[in-house]
Amino acid sequence: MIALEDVEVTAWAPDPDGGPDRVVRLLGPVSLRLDERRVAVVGANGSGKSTLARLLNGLVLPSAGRVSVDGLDTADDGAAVRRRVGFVFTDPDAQIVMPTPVEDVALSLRRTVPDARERTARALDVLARFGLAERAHVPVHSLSGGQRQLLALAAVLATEPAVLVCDEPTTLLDLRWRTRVDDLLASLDQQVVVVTHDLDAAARADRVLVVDGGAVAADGPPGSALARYRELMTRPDAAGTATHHEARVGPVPAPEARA
Ligand SMILES: Nc1ncnc2c1ncn2[C@@H]1O[C@H](COP(=O)(O)OP(=O)(O)OP(=O)(O)O)[C@@H](O)[C@H]1O
Repeated sequence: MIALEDVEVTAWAPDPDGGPDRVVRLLGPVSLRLDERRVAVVGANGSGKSTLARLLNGLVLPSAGRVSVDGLDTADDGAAVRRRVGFVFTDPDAQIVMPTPVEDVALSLRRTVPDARERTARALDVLARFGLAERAHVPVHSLSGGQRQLLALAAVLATEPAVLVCDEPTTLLDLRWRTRVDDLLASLDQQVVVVTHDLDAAARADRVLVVDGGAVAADGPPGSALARYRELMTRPDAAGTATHHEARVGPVPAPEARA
């Protein structure tokens, strides 16, 4: 169970008028409990979706309030939270670090499988499960974008996290690969939280959160939440959504350290 209690995220940002840096609110206040198996997060560019996603595994820490996963506070128990919550980025190149797929998956297993030979065998099993057995030893840069995203997912799922958070995992993929990754995510036993601009994918979730201007503007089953999202996106000032929350900054307490 993921819980956000009165969470706010603030950061220092340059003043567009050339004055001193100022504190802006990126998200919040937000209180949520997420226990559905499939949760989709939608919203305009710059609305705060990634900030929300990154809170869930401690990549971003709240400036106020508390985020917990199975009772573990992301601020106090970051390492334990990250063992429970895997995170997949939009661009697989942001997370693939080793020269070949087998080495990359093996790297994920370094803590859980101490023996190197066993680790390689396990990594090969994982790659086979993800349809990448034939590509296990090729240079990573020779994989297609879709294969690289599959590899990034395989490397994260190799450690069997209880929750998978994906930040626009299909944005860079063509339709064929998007379908393949969506189907893979749908087949997982894990709880999956996906940030997406793909409303067809969001429609298959159990619950949809609509983020707008740093706040959760709608939260519920896909039918009603996505209808609200469409409404928000067609309102006359929709293009200004990304800056709404910056306009709300006034009374936010300053973070102690600069982000
Ligand atoms: N560390 C930071 N300092 C200042 N501003 C930030 C910081 N991180 C994010 N922002 C701003 O906060 C807002 C929300 O960013 P976020 O990445 O969460 O949006 P998003 O909904 O994921 O956008 P997109 O769909 O474009 O990826 C944006 O205006 C972004 O520029």
